[in-house]
Amino acid sequence: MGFESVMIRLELTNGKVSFGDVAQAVGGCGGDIVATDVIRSGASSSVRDIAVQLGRDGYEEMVETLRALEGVEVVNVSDRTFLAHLGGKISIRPTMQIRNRDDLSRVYTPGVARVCAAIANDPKKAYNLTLKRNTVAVITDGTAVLGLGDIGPAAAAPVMEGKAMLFKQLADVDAFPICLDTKDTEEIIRTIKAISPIFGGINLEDISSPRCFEIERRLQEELSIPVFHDDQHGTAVVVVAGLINALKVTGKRMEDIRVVVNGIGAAGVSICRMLLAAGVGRLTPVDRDGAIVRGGAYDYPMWQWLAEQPQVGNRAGALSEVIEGADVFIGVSRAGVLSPDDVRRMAADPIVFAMANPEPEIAPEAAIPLVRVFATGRSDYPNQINNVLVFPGIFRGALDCRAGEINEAMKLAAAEAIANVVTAPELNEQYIIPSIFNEQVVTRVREAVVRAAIATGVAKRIPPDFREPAGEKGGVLHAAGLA
Ligand SMILES: NC(=O)C1=CN([C@@H]2O[C@H](COP(=O)(O)OP(=O)(O)OC[C@H]3O[C@@H](n4cnc5c(N)ncnc54)[C@H](O)[C@@H]3O)[C@@H](O)[C@H]2O)C=CC1
Ligand SMILES: CC(=O)C(=O)O
Ligand SMILES: [Mg+2]
Repeated sequence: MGFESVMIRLELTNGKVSFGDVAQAVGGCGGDIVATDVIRSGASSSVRDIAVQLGRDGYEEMVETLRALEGVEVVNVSDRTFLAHLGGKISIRPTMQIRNRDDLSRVYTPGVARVCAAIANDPKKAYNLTLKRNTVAVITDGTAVLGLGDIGPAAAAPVMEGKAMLFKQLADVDAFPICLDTKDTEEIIRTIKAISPIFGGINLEDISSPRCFEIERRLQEELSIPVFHDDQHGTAVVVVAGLINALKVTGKRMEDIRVVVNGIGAAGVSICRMLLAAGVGRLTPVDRDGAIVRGGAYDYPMWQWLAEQPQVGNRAGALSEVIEGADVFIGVSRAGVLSPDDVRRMAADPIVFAMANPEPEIAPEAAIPLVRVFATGRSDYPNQINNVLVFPGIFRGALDCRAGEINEAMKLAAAEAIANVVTAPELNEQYIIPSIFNEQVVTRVREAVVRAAIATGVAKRIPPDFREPAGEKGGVLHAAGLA
């Protein structure tokens, strides 16, 4: 499904195998040798690196073919993705050099003591005198990492580092990955509270449901900085943005459509809530035991809440049954659970957002010929619906206006801002959602979020570009009593 590029180090026994044999074997597996380097050339053997490009996933078969050649030893295989992770993906740098004792006495003791005392006297000064104002913790317990599941805190780190990279590159937010070695709800809450003083915001990530709901709720109640579980709300925001534009393409209206959401975990619950807030007329939430129905009794409070909503249908059944006649499928569950036959039985002009990572609910090649609009969470197909469109801008805005929380109005404003980046002449089936490299995304999300925070009274600071000229009345600041 993808495109892989690998570096392979081979030891070739002289007289038994030639480089031509190697090239032929690679070509036979569909690979191209795009570069080669002789590392060592000896009397009995030589060591070479070959860089191979493969027009598909799965270089393992090619490596096995090389291993089976007589006289070939595969010393090492490193794909470019692994190379990109060597030593981690972020580091911390000082904002100034310490060049002499004078500098030293200012940034460290004795000078630093006066700064500490100033913060002790007025804790708000931490925002000006430490990294707090621009720093977010990206925190996981490693229990719902992408669609890989409970792989533990150490294995979750590459995703958290990736998010930290995106925060910095896209929104100039300093983010630090924190992987907790506990799954205990109370211990997670206690730990996050204890480390929170240095951070301006908390991005919870890849914490499985239902624990994630309680963890987020309690932290929101007990901390005065924004706490945002990205898998819930970032995902819901980007889904609503994508749906607004997909409906423009198909000419359907929110109130008329029936949406099937498959996977009622962290992402699914929040998507359902936001779809209802956005005016979706009929909703069919589905988890592994089938549809959640109106009037049903469920153990999870969030599922029970859904069962009490008038827009939720009362038709029970497995996904393959309830998908019949649906206008929209939104998958935040796991790979391969939606079949082409399921898609064929949807209503006319079906919209399918198959968002499980790293593999979607249905392969793009199978779905695209059958649907009007198709999107995945991946970057290698058109219409990438991924929360990376949301979290950088939403935190940039929240930090800039020092919002105490990220509320519903801020999320809805972010969704509308993302949808509006795609202009009417640009909008089509292949382009319902802007690319993460579209520079307008973070700017427009930030602006929408700051405005919504001011209007709803959660902003504790007005960023300079939102300050109105003296004497001007009737603006958003006056309306919010902040001017
Ligand atoms: N594209 C994007 O931006 C995002 C994608 N995701 C993806 O969504 C998926 C779920 O993520 P989370 O909600 O964080 O995990 P989660 O673990 O909180 O929820 C997953 C839910 O899917 C359900 N499920 C499992 N197999 C199912 C099946 N065959 N049919 C229906 N439901 C099934 C589980 O019971 C659970 O309720 C993952 O693959 C993740 O990568 C999550 C967040 C953002
Ligand atoms: C994108 C993301 O947050 C996830 O798949 O978990
Ligand atoms: Mg995630």
